[in-house]
Amino acid sequence: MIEGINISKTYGSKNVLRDISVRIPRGEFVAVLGPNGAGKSTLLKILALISKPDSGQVIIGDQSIVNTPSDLKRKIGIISHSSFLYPELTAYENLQFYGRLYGLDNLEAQIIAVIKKVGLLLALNEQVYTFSRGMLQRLSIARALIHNPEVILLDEPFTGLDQDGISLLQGVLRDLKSNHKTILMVTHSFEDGMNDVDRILILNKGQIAADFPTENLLSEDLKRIYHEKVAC
Ligand SMILES: Nc1ncnc2c1ncn2[C@@H]1O[C@H](COP(=O)(O)OP(=O)(O)OP(=O)(O)O)[C@@H](O)[C@H]1O
Repeated sequence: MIEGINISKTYGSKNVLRDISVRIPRGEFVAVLGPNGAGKSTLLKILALISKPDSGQVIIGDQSIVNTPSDLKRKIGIISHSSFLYPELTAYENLQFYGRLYGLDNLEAQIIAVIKKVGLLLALNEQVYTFSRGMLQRLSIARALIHNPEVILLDEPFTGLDQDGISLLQGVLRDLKSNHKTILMVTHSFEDGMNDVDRILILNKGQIAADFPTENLLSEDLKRIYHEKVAC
């Protein structure tokens, strides 16, 4: 479970998030849609404990960040525009670094398992600066999942992936969902990864303009609701 309660954030004089509350129960997969500048990435960074809100609170599991932020960070895996990878290190060394940071046991086996999951076994010992954009994206998925987090936060994860990468990520998301992980994905796409989404939030001008389940929702209905909500 992850929850943001009455979150507000300003940058200079700009109110980027205006008293937003969002709760994602364990095992739910939520997609956040909204126009450029709506505040989607800001919300994700605050929930990921990367950025601090001006006011409001984040709760993960049953713990508030006020008490134990570093323990709570272990419960989160984030896939965002920053890969958080070290270009001079190999894929293996990057995953080893993060695995040690999280104090994982039996690390080598876990690295091999996660690298296979993202289809990069043959590049395991290559330095990351030689990787293509798609390979970097795959490795950052592995980096985000190495510690088996409870909550996975994704910021436009399909950007930069080719068709194989898209299918792979869709499989990873399906897997995470079947393991009852809590997932929040910021996206611009009405299609990629949407098959497994349970609920959609539409963010507009720093506020939640709509929050609805995807059950029985047709793609054209979603597009209509989206355009209605962001037009106002
Ligand atoms: N670190 C920052 N400093 C100043 N302004 C920022 C910062 N981060 C974001 N902003 C501003 O806050 C607003 C919301 O940005 P945010 O990235 O959260 O929007 P978004 O909905 O994710 O947009 P996009 O779809 O374009 O990624 C934008 O006007 C942006 O310029």
